[in-house]
Amino acid sequence: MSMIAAFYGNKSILITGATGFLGKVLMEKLLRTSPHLKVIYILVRPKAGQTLQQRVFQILDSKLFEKVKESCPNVHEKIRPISADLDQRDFAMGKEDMQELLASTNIIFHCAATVRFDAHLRNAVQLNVIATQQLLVMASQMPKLEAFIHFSTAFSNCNLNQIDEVIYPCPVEPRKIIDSMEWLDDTIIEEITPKLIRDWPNTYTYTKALGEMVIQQEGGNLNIAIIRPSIVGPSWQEPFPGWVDNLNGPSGMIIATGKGFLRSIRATPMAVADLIPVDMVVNLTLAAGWYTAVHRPKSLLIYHSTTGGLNPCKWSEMGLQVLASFKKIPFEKAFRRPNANFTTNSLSAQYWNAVTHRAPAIVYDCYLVLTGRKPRMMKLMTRLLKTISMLEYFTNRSWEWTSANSEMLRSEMSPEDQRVTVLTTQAARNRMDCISRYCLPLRKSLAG
Ligand SMILES: CCCCCCCCCCCCCCCCCC(=O)SCCNC(=O)CCNC(=O)[C@H](O)C(C)(C)COP(=O)(O)OP(=O)(O)OC[C@H]1O[C@@H](n2cnc3c(N)ncnc32)[C@H](O)[C@@H]1OP(=O)(O)O
Ligand SMILES: NC(=O)C1=CN([C@@H]2O[C@H](COP(=O)(O)OP(=O)(O)OC[C@H]3O[C@@H](n4cnc5c(N)ncnc54)[C@H](OP(=O)(O)O)[C@@H]3O)[C@@H](O)[C@H]2O)C=CC1
Repeated sequence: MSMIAAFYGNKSILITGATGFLGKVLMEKLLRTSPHLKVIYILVRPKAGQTLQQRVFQILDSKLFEKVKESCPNVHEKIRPISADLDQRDFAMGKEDMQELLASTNIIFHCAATVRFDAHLRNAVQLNVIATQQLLVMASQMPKLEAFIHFSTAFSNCNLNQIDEVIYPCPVEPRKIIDSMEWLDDTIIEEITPKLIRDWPNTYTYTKALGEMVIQQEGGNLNIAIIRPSIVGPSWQEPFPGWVDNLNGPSGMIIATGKGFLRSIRATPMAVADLIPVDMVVNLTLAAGWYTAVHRPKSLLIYHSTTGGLNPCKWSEMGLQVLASFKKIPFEKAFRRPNANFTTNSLSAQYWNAVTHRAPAIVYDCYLVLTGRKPRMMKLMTRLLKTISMLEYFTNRSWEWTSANSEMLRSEMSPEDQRVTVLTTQAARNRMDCISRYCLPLRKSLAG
């Protein structure tokens, strides 16, 4: 029997961000492999027109949970949704809910975040820094808490090239940033954002770095671990190959390539595309939760969930694989035949944008107008080009992440866990397999 799975049996687990991409896969794996766990509390923010229960049922009705429901038909009884908005003081939670959480929680997985690169600094600080701080305060009042697992990103220090499993200080203390958000108005914040974030490319990566500092400074005696995944993609194996339900990171770009919208992207072909399948990130997370609770390491440990260090995959390889995959199984109703190239300098990128993106969009929109339909291609292209420009920072650089803690974790696992739990370092050996899986879900679950 897996020691890790057995460890989570009988536990009360709190997950923030359980309605998100990673949170859902984490919840699924916990329910599937540790069916005897006591309860999973999930903090869910209310959404217009949907009750909490409806949100949960919608998630459980998705294909992701099919396997769990086969083995555990009463799965919904294990999930206890709690209304909470992490942007609000005390998460706007009811008193009774708060009491129950404080009294019962054994393990916290903190996934909730804003992952938008263009988030206003105030919003990003609120969710990625202040909410983390508030959750730490709650955690410090939980007598049964055994481990607090925080999700950061491998790019929280993307202003460096070589990144170790340590917390690097930010130039301005998080406390000062939090204080300034209280009295500065939105316009001033927007004006000073570039000066504050300095060599970070966006507010997301910057506030994730601040969030790590808050964990280090205010974690007190809690048993904490930080997971730093790189670019999280569709599942490799679990619960089935190729599950994804969003267009973040490369997924949207791959669809745009398959549909024939995206023909050129500014990327360095030899730069490393550090993609990690979501199930491997979840495996590492659960193993880290087990290790943190059982072995109680003296200091906070950071685990890189990356693939490039062992067997790097380059953007050029990824591009070839994507195109080969769409050649084999093309999208229906594509705009053009999929064909894309990488350019390295901004002048040629501008040329290709004009020739292969904007010009065909204008021609197509004219055709739509002439045939009495609403033009839409230019709008779509403008959005696509905006997204590309935000991703360019990541497609033109390579980073080296060390992974000593992830390797140590693997060596501490039982032989059975080593057999069933594929962690990050092994992922790299299966990279081509992973990349081809990347295209699979985009056809299956998103292509419509
Ligand atoms: C040979 C070529 C091969 C291809 C290679 C590809 C290479 C790509 C490289 C990617 C590198 C990625 C690096 C990421 C590294 C950081 C990882 C993390 O830690 S962080 C974790 C990762 N975090 C991230 O990745 C976040 C990055 N993304 C963002 O921050 C924002 O999306 C944005 C600012 C870029 C655009 O904002 P905005 O313009 O406001 O647009 P919204 O987003 O609000 O979407 C509006 C609507 O459009 C819809 N739609 C979108 N895309 C597509 C599509 N392709 N199609 C169709 N539809 C699409 C969307 O569903 C929505 O619909 P609805 O709901 O309205 O109906
Ligand atoms: N995906 C990736 O490539 C990577 C992700 N990460 C990290 O992993 C974690 C999870 O990311 P991912 O699953 O992709 O992100 P998603 O955007 O898919 O999920 C974010 C989650 O946070 C919740 N959330 C956002 N705002 C609030 C709020 N005010 N109150 C309550 N809940 C809120 C969302 O709820 P709702 O459903 O209501 O919107 C959702 O459940 C993040 O910490 C991210 O930084 C790190 C590296 C890469």
